[in-house]
Amino acid sequence: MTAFLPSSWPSKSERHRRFGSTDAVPGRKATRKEDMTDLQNRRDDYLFEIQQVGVTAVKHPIALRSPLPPYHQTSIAALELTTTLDRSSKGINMSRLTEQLNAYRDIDFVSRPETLQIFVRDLARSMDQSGADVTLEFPWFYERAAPASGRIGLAHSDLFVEAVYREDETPAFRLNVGLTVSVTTLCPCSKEISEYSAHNQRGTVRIRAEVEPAQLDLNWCEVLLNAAESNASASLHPVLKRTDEKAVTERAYENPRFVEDLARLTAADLAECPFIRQFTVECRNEESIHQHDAVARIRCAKP
Ligand SMILES: Nc1nc2c(ncn2[C@@H]2O[C@H](COP(=O)(O)OP(=O)(O)OP(=O)(O)O)[C@@H](O)[C@H]2O)c(=O)[nH]1
Repeated sequence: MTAFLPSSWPSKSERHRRFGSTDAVPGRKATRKEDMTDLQNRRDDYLFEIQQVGVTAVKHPIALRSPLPPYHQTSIAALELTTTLDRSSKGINMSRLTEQLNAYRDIDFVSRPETLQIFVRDLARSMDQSGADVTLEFPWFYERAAPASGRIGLAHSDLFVEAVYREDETPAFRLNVGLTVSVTTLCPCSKEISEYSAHNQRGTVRIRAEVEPAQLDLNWCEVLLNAAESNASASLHPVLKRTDEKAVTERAYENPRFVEDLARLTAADLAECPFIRQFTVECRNEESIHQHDAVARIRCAKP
């Protein structure tokens, strides 16, 4: 091990010099913003319009009111903020995207979708463009009681919210919501053909739905969660005692599901949701008897 003697070391600035830092050279280019070239706003024919340009993989804290306890949560969202860009503009003023996000820092986009409508429209206007898109993905936590003992722990799923604004389309504003949750699926075929037991696995249900903003149930995340979990062989639980383990094992055996069954049953619940215009449901099973996954997708639009 190397002994260290800070008292005999050079100062921090001397250390930086020794490790390669140099003084700034006197520059010839402008240092004041008003004297700098605004390359982004240079007009010409740039061959293509761009449907989406902006920033992605932005991490930001968000506040949300949850329909399930804990009722007030802060989560970390991964965001994408983009606008359209017309053919005659070289680039967007990218700093305005995160500048606007900071201005909306404490707003609950999840239970106040009308705020997201204003946010996405303002994004387009701030860039002097006709369209903008915003997506947020973040973990949502909720208390989950074990089925027999009632012991509580925190479970989670991932929520998705997307707002799209196109000034020249009707409607100008579209809102998509989504949820991804893990469940248990038990194979009906395996149950049918085996003398005893049946293989089961962890499945993932991924829902994306275009919703009617004016009719949106503010507890939409609970509605989507229920559509996925209530149709699976069993739900996942953070805390399970022996009595609970028996309950979830037997529940799964009583409710065997192919990946197709789970997709169709979830789709049926979504089709009954009054606020959903169209949706995609994807079920994926990490097969316990294969190295590959089984997958089923349903896309459905209401007439
Ligand atoms: N358009 C564009 N901007 C980029 C790109 N990569 C980085 N930038 C960022 O753009 C920033 C400048 O942002 P702008 O919003 O144009 O800055 P500005 O013109 O001083 O800001 P305003 O006062 O809002 O007009 C730079 O600091 C870069 O970080 C890119 O590929 N395209």
